[in-house]
Amino acid sequence: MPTECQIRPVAPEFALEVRGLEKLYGRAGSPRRKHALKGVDLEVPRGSIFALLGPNGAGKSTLINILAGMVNKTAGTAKIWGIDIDEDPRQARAAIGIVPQELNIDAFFSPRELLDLQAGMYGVPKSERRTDEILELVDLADKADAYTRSLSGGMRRRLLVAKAMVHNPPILVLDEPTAGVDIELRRKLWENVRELNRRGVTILLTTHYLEEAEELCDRIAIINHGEVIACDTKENLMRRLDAKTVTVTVAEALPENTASLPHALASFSVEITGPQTLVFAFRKSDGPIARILGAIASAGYHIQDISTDESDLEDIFLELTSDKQEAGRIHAA
Ligand SMILES: Nc1ncnc2c1ncn2[C@@H]1O[C@H](COP(=O)(O)OP(=O)(O)OP(=O)(O)O)[C@@H](O)[C@H]1O
Repeated sequence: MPTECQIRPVAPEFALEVRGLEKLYGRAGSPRRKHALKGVDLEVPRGSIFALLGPNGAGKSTLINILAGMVNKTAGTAKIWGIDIDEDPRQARAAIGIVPQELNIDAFFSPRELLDLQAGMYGVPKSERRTDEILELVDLADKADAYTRSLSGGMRRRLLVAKAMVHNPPILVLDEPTAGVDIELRRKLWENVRELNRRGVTILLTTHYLEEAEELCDRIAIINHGEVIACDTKENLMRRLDAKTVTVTVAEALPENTASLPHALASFSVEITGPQTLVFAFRKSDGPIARILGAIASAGYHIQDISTDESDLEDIFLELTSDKQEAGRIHAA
């Protein structure tokens, strides 16, 4: 696996550093004109597993494609492993391995042949190739000489990770690594990603799966309409996602305001939203919902109906996009 001094004598604090990145597609006045990135700032600490979360069209691929040298930026700067992509594009790109979303692999080669071809493309001398080690790392050692067309979807995805690693980049970018992959394979891939990270590789991944970000990542940036609307540690961001509401319909008529509710409900964050409907806001980490149900019974009410609503990624998008100031605060934290 890569040693930091192979790429650069002094390892940078940030594996990726993006400042004021802008992308405008299409000519002015053209119907294809699109402001895809609107001054994106991003710092990915060396050694981290970093998630870039965002809905379709948010600008994730544009950002990754700029780093990969496949799309030209309109303005701003990007440094990969401390190397400015404008000043030394070759060295900058040597520091990054990109795992694309599509499973496009030449089916007539074996994994070993494919890795060798890739190593040749990057000019890695034969003596420095680590084909077996990389195949081992992604659990494909026993498939090294099999036809790629005989590999399952999960194996092909791991082979793409292996391909991105042949030139020993210290940064690996995975674009939606587990889209359409079943939960067992997803877990397997997460384990591979963790192992790479343990060996010192910084990981940036884009994902739609909140669970994936939660399971794997130290830091999460949320991107929407070409802007980073939140960027924080997983713990801080998850605290916002921890909120849950439970709506309870009771058999009895409720008072008109919460101040008149029985004392047993006084310690809860509760709203009266209908003649017989109460909505409790609580955090999953506060403990089981039974505490609320017990208090309702102690208050002398009989429950007729109950429903819960967990906040999800969509909620946090809505919350953050409707409260830019707050989002700014999070970003600065
Ligand atoms: N070549 C292009 N010409 C014009 N507009 C483009 C081009 N590529 C992307 N866009 C637009 O730029 C915006 C950002 O697209 P991008 O593909 O970066 O988003 P994304 O977050 O990666 O979405 P997805 O998850 O769907 O891949 C979208 O509105 C998209 O339609």
